[in-house]
Amino acid sequence: MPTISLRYFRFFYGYLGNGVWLTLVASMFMAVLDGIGLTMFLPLMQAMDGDTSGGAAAGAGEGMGNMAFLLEAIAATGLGVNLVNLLLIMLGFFVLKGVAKFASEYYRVILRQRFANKMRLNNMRLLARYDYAAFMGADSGRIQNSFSAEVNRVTMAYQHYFVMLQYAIMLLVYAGLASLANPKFALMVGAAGLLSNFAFSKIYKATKTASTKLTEEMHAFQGFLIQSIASFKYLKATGLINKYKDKVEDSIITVEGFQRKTGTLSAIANALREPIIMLIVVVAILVQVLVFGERLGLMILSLLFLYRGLGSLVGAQNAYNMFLSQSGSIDNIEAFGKELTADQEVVGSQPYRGMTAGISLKKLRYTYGEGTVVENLSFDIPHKHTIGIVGASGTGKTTLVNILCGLLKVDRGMLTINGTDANDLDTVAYRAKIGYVTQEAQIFSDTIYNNVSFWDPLTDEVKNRVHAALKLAHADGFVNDLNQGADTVVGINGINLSGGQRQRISIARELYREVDLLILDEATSALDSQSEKLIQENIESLAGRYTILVIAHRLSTIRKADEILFLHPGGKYETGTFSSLMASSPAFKEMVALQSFGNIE
Ligand SMILES: Nc1ncnc2c1ncn2[C@@H]1O[C@H](COP(=O)(O)OP(=O)(O)OP(=O)(O)O)[C@@H](O)[C@H]1O
Repeated sequence: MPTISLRYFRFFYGYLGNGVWLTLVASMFMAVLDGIGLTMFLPLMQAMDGDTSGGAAAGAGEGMGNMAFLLEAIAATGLGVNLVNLLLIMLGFFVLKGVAKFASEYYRVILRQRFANKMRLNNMRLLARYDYAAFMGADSGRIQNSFSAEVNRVTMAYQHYFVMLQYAIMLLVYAGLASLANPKFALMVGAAGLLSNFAFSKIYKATKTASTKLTEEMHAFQGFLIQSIASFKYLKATGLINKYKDKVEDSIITVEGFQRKTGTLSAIANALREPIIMLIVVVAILVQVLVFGERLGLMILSLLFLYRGLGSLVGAQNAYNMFLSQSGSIDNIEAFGKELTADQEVVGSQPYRGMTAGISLKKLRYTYGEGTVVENLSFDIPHKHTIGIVGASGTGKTTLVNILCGLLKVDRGMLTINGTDANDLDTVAYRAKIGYVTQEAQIFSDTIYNNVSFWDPLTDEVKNRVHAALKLAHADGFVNDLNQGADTVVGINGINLSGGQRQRISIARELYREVDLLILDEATSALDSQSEKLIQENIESLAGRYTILVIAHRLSTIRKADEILFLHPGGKYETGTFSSLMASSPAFKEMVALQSFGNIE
């Protein structure tokens, strides 16, 4: 057999534990029972040849080598070694073999399901805790592919791996039985069988390489797919979808090429196996008979076992090749799991018990590689205050919000929440109390109820809370006009809703959640001025109930903020109220003037 990497066994064992041994032990039983059943053939033939009356035992041991003890055992039980008994015993062993086969295969199927589920759950758990900074540099195609197609391929690899082990065990058992029957003959065939594996090593290597490349190309393909779905409207409206389709087509053709390659290699290996094995058997028989002058009769039982054993060898090699063609996915899943594990978010242990004192930024610094975005920033966000964050594009507003959510860790300085260093705080619990409304509304393909309550069980109380939130987000009007009201399913990304309606639903979700900190990141930019005004009024009515951060290009939105953080390029900043900045900051005044939203002074 080719060298089977223990690494893969460890990988499967890591997921399934001792369950894997059970299938292997069942395989062994299967082979032993089959072997004993087969052994009965020889005395049977001899019994049929001559004495059918019950005296077969006399010459029946000949040709059985060390297996003759079985006949002695039968005779010792008091059962006559005759045709009927031998047939019944043989039948009994094959029935038992059937039971062992069922147990082995049934358990393997159960383990396969358990394996796939564990892998998916494990990946999901790791993804949920994946560090955001690492995520920003991750390949979305790879993530998607590793969660879907790759899990299936690894499950298939598992199946082939254990079928291979099952055959390998059967091979060993048959080889052992063949050696008992005729050691010299068995050794000769076994040695030649081992040598024949070298003939396949090149095919195995090529299969493995093609499998790894197939996995990489699948990542790229999934990446293209995700982007084409995310940008479907744009691609369609601009006709760029055809150009994009050509790009995806290239990827599909490359994937197909690798699949064809692994298939061809498999076909070559499969086709070569039996002729090679038969060649070995033929040569071994000829050598035994012509060179060593042995009688064919002495080889029969050994040959029977070897034939079974060689069948197992073919099965094991086929399974191994199939396994190799999918093993690239195991390497990927392993590496993917390790990367996710290495980049798990570090969360502090100090419990978060709701916002009390507010948030404080002390001499913060944040850089992306060489580019400094935040430099020496000190700023307080007192509890229940409304803070406006403004600045030209690229001045770091989103980066700052990411820091405030605990998604990005600062290079220098300190972020405290209720006086606790964010590094020590249970940021997962803290984030559960953050409401975040972004310019791109986050809508899920489900009912409006579920979009707002985020799948809370729909009790009357939940429904009432959803409707109250919809009202506050000025969404109740259009929702009530829908045929199925809040039971309406909104389609992929809320495609059945207008941009402003999507935005209002996503605002309602955050209001429903009863958060401590509400972040509105260009939240009303998709709305018409009438809706914006109404939501603006609603949000202003929330002032003093939540701590609110408003990031806005439209400065009218933050006019009533308790304080404004005005960011400049390169990490510089100014702070003040709207009117104090108007008085102290020419840049702010100019920005306001450019937006010319009426007489503000
Ligand atoms: N993941 C990243 N890696 C490297 N640089 C980044 C990354 N994200 C943002 N930047 C850079 O950091 C700077 C600040 O970006 P940020 O998105 O925080 O600005 P912003 O004020 O929110 O911009 P906008 O108003 O256009 O949304 C920009 O120069 C941007 O190119």
